[in-house]
Amino acid sequence: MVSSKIPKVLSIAGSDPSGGAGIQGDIKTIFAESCYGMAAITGMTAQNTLGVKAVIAVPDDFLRMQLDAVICDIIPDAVKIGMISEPSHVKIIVDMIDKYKLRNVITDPVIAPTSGVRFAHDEVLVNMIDYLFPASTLVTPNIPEAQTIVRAILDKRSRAAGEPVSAHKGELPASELTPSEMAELIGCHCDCSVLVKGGHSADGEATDCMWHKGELSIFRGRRIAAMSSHGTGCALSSSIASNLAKGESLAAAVQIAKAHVTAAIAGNMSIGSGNGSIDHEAILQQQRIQQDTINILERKPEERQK
Ligand SMILES: Nc1ncnc2c1ncn2[C@@H]1O[C@H](COP(=O)(O)OP(=O)(O)OP(=O)(O)O)[C@@H](O)[C@H]1O
Ligand SMILES: Cc1ncc(CO)c(N)n1
Repeated sequence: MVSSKIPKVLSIAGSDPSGGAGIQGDIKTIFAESCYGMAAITGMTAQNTLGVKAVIAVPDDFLRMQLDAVICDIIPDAVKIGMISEPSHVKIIVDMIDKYKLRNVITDPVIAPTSGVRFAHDEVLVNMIDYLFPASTLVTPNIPEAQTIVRAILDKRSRAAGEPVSAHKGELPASELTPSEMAELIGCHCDCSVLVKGGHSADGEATDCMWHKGELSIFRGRRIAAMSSHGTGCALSSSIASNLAKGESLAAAVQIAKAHVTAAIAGNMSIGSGNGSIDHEAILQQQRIQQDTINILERKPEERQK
């Protein structure tokens, strides 16, 4: 048997039956990035383009069995972690990262959708901050998620110092910390790299800020006025994981992923009656153009005309 060299990417996430986000969106993205996609399901949602109606988690033992079954047979080159709705699932996933020494772990901390039922409650968030983020290569919150994470970290520090926990639970006013400051605060607290995504920013841009090894990088992007942006975060984290699996550096993987997701948003597919899925096919096209360009550049000059 010949072992395939194709980069392998495992998504540990929830199911989105409408196909734009969750494991369905991840698998489409990983395929479009020319990688081999695998999925272990943490739970199921009942959702569509209008919102999330219900969330149900798989039993602990079954999550453990899925992960053991797939990883002991096919070691992933990168892992994307999405929806986690049970605190115990965080520890199971972290145990697996340790047990199999998993590399290139991208955690997208999906906490609440724009509309509908929450994915993760406070205890899940606390476990992610304490155990999962420190075990991750990169954590990719959007702005409201970063605000919730910062609030939880500051509350924990207040409690540890014996000070009263701030009166307002939930999200900080957006004006209190910039995305760069939030990336640095979370990164320093959890000893991991953090990309705060700008899809929800109030300005006219879609700029993402990354804290990595003590330095800030800015990934600028123009905001596209698209009707369909369901699954942007899932696609970005899966695309970063795929590009790390292909051997790119973290900064290059984020840069490529952002360009691919921008193309997928610009695809402006009209699916469903609400906020429809991005166009994963556009990622495939971008990826092919990029590969063709690399192939041409790698040819000897005299062969390039052919
Ligand atoms: N309208 C837009 N135009 C251009 N880029 C966008 C737009 N919306 C989001 N992005 C980009 O898409 C990526 C995902 O960011 P976003 O903040 O939307 O994540 P998210 O809220 O986690 O996504 P999801 O909708 O899957 O929950 C980021 O790189 C962000 O800059
Ligand atoms: C299952 C699932 N994961 C993540 C998201 C975030 O887009 C979603 N809508 N559904």
